[in-house]
Amino acid sequence: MSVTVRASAKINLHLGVGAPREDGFHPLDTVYQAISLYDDVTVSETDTDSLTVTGSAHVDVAGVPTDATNIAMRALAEAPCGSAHDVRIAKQVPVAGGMAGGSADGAAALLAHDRLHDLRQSDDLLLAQAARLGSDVPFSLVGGTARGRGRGELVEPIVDHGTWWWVVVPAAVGLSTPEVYRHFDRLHPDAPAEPAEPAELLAALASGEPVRLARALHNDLQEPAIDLRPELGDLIARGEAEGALRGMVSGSGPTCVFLCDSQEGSMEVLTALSASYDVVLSAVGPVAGAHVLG
Ligand SMILES: C[C@@](CO)(OP(=O)(O)O)[C@H](O)COP(=O)(O)OP(=O)(O)OC[C@H]1O[C@@H](n2ccc(N)nc2=O)[C@H](O)[C@@H]1O
Ligand SMILES: Nc1ncnc2c1ncn2[C@@H]1O[C@H](COP(=O)(O)OP(=O)(O)O)[C@@H](O)[C@H]1O
Repeated sequence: MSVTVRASAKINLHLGVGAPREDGFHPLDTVYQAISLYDDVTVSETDTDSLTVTGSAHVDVAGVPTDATNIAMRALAEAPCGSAHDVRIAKQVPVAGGMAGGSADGAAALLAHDRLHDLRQSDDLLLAQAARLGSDVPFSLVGGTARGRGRGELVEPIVDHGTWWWVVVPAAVGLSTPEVYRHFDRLHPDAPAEPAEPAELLAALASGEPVRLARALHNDLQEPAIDLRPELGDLIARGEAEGALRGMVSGSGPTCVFLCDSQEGSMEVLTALSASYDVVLSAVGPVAGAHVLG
């Protein structure tokens, strides 16, 4: 018997970052949105642990570890069960792209393990296991649109009355999340302890109006990401010139995402950017958190 769980990519509609805490993590006030790019993780019982990773053409499968350090394998080690597992990951989410693909796989493995062994653990227990795996992993379980605080692991669903159309442009080479946070610290040695709050963004989500949401998007990691990869600034300007309401770096980058006024609008921006960029995808949000398929 096997269980397949689907988990999505995330973007950060608001990413407020404060000065680093004593444990080295940065306090965040963020608004996550799950969008329609998915990783599928299939888990079955076996005699010895094994892992296979496959992916769409735009996914750098070689950048994903296939040993015990893979976050899906770490998730199974975290879960309370002694048996060995075969794990198959089919990736659509760009690797090291600022879209939490690893976190999606971790969340999917936790849920698949729970269902495979019919453990029926409480949401709180799964969320606590997820938080130990990484700051973004609890959101991958929850999905939808949600506010994240603490180091990002304290997640609370929020009101979102929109259907938001995104164009997604991944980069061929990823960016390291810790490196982008370190660069934020270099650029902002006097960052306030409290991260910026998303008040106007919350109102824009409740209104369902794309122009209002576009104005309220905010990412404190965009400046360090562009400083490390100046071409991302050119990409954002190009997408906006082609008709996107607003472009921004996704999380710590280097993927850039473009909010469009409608599905048709997103197809026009996708077509225009495809003339110059190898991989241009479209996605809609919000979508569900990690869920069993079939
Ligand atoms: C930046 C964000 C925004 O959502 O996502 P990505 O762009 O990576 O997808 C997240 O904060 C990434 O979360 P995640 O990738 O789960 O991070 P973790 O595994 O917990 O931590 C990896 C490293 O990132 C840094 N880190 C992470 C979270 C945080 N609040 N402060 C940090 O300084 C630390 O250097 C940490 O050692
Ligand atoms: N299942 C996984 N999928 C992708 N990356 C993984 C996975 N497990 C571990 N990693 C490692 O985590 C790093 C960050 O991956 P990812 O979650 O895709 O990016 P980001 O943190 O930018 O959202 C990768 O560079 C890779 O070394």
